[in-house]
Amino acid sequence: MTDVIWLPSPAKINLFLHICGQYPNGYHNLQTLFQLLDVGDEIGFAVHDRATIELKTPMAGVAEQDNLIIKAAKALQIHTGSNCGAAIFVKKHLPMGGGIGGGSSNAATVLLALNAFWKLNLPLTELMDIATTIGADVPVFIRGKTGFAEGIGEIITPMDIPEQWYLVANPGVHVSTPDIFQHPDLPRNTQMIKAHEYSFESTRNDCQNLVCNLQGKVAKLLQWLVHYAPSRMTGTGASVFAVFNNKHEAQNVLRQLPNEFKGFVAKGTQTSVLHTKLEDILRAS
Ligand SMILES: C[C@@](CO)(OP(=O)(O)O)[C@H](O)COP(=O)(O)OP(=O)(O)OC[C@H]1O[C@@H](n2ccc(N)nc2=O)[C@H](O)[C@@H]1O
Ligand SMILES: Nc1ncnc2c1ncn2[C@@H]1O[C@H](COP(=O)(O)OP(=O)(O)O)[C@@H](O)[C@H]1O
Repeated sequence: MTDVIWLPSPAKINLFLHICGQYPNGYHNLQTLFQLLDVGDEIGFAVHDRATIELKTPMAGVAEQDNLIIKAAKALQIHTGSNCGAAIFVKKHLPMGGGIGGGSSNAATVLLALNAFWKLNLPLTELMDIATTIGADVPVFIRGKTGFAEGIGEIITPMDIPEQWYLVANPGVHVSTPDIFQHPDLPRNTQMIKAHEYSFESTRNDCQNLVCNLQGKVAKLLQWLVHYAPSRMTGTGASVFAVFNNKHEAQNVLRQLPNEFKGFVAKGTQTSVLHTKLEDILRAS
């Protein structure tokens, strides 16, 4: 078998998340600042010239046909008519369904990797269109830049923000994204802002109060964390994060995290670690 090429699949957090309205198809018009992180899953690719796509590492609780990795590979095959295939391997490090975009990032890594390894040469804009059909969170991982996002999350303006460190903590409860977006108590009329008006202090996560009311452990974790640093929920939860100026301070708080919670420390990156690694591989080949 050909060699397996491993690529990173980074996590994101939403530094803020405003819900500004709802489209006729039910999706919400939102504004958010996607911060890419230097921590994530790893995905391995062994490409071949048969059209079969196999996931060699089954994922507990996710049927193969529902896995965003398989959905992404098949969507690319259908879009391009390619007869190439791949065996795909995963080292899963990120919690699933935690608001840190693990599944969405996996899908983006597959699209970018197979576009390169199958020699399809689709531009990023076309890959972002395919990505949007897989999930609202996938395009930002294709764009590969920390950025201000609008629409359903697919209109992305890269934004330079100071390098910061984040403690990302998971309360061990699951929050369903569709359930939050369908909930009658979700605020849906936050006034839109311009990207340059963003500050952490003047923004919020519109899903946070609702999720805290539904899941007491999220509220408890935030109450603990905010004692140490500015803290907020990411996405539709259930993970939360705290912002630090350096790694040492973040690690210090992580060491004190109560046993009932899990967490990790990550650095915010302007450019996706995936894009950097993929460019290195392509330059060397
Ligand atoms: C709101 C965010 C912020 O990052 O939440 P998290 O998933 O990260 O928690 C994301 O954009 C979510 O992205 P993603 O999880 O890919 O969403 P999708 O699979 O496309 O949609 C899941 C469900 O969320 C709802 N949804 C999603 C995005 C959006 N702008 N409006 C919505 O109403 C829809 O009801 C849809 O059925
Ligand atoms: N490759 C994958 N990795 C993680 N979750 C996946 C994957 N494929 C499908 N899923 C499903 O997508 C859901 C959302 O996953 P994820 O993207 O990690 O969370 P979130 O959108 O909350 O950040 C999971 O609960 C899981 O059922």
